[in-house]
Amino acid sequence: MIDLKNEHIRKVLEKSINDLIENNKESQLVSITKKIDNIEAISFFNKGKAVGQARAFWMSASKDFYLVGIGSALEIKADTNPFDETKRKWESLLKDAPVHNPYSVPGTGIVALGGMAFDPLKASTKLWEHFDTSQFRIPKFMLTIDKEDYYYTINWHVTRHDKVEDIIIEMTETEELLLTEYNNEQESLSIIEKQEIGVEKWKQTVKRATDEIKYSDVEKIVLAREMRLTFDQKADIGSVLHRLYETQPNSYLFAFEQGDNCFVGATPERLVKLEEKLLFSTCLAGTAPRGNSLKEDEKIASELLHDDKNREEHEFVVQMIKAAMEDYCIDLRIPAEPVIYPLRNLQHLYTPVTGKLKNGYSIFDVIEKLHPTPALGGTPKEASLAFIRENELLDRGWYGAPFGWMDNKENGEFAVAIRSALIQGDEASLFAGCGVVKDSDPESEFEETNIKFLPMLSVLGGQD
Ligand SMILES: C=C(O[C@@H]1C=C(C(=O)O)C=C[C@H]1O)C(=O)O
Ligand SMILES: [Mg+2]
Repeated sequence: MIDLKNEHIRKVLEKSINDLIENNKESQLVSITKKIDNIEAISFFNKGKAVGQARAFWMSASKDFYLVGIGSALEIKADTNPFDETKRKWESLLKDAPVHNPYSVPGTGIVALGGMAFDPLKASTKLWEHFDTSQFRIPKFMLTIDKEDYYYTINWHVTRHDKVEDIIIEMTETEELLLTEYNNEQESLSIIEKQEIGVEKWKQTVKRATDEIKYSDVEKIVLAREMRLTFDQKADIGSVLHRLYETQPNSYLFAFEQGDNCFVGATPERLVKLEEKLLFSTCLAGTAPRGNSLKEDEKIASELLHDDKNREEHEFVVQMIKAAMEDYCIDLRIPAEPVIYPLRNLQHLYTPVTGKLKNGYSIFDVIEKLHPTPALGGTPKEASLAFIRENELLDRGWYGAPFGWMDNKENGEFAVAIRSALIQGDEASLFAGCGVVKDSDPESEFEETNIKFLPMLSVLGGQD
């Protein structure tokens, strides 16, 4: 019996190979999307491990959009100049690639998922050796969940020497594996060693930053620190994602696997979302804990809304994003006052930003313009970055940088990769930072970073 699904794929592949031979080209990316039955995103992710290929995960903060990538058809990597190189390579790749996708849904077809280093100019250490300065992966097999609809995309890097039959066999076998439900929650994960790196030095650096702010033009500097954990066994990433899903409301979930290493997190902070030219960004800065009762919680929220120091931290972000987006958008809307953005362990000041992207700009142009906002770098940008580069002990790697996806229809979304950890087998590094302004007190800022470790710490065998 002829399998009609395969018959379509066979024709697409045959045509691709013929075109390559005719045009004397070596290879091209071919993308095929179809609708499928319901499957759980984390199950698909777990199955990727059985398939033995690198995995990537994205869930929107509204929990109604998922991308799960297995394997790699192509990667776009850049060293020194992530933005220009990635843009150039992405555009040239899209120019030649046939896309067989009858759906206009964002995140179907060719999608590149990935992230980049917070600061390509900071000398990187061994900690992040498996992650490039910038790395975007076009998954070989990808699940897209958009509300109630499920899509499966195959992106294949076809070469003129390929045999159609071999590709079909690999595609069919992998699809059967990936599309069967599989949940295998790691029962327990225990921390056997916990080390907070350079605590006293970090507090001194906060003090030095406040001095710098008093005596120079710098107004805000974000300083981060690292916690290193050792577990009793290897951490299972699917289980970590599942626990983050259960415990962290209003947060994006993301993961990017590189061999035994995985960068994973649950961040509340949108950098930018672009959907059919509509642009959404977020100013998120200023922090307080949650209360133990509704009454206490409301009291803390109201104090946060009226606290000068936190309002100042927040306002630097608003002003910067406003100035940056004025050149790129029409119809820019930013409310005058922040509201509270509640999370499980803490609450933030939040100001949403919306606009319409002007013609001629891409999502990558926007993240280039925005990153780092004063929520993760400081104000002014260059001087605060120089301070961080020189004084921060930590190798931030991909922490605090844009992480997200873009598709071949000019949609995409990037979050700021905070509340995150680099998991390395049975060890992990967690990262947390805070915005230092003129009135910052090293002890209170230290406390603030402690709460910011909690989302990751609590799903990795630590206390909530
Ligand atoms: C730097 C982090 O968070 C950032 C700093 C904040 C602050 O100092 O108030 C709040 C939200 C984020 O913009 C982090 O979580 O690591
Ligand atoms: Mg703060």
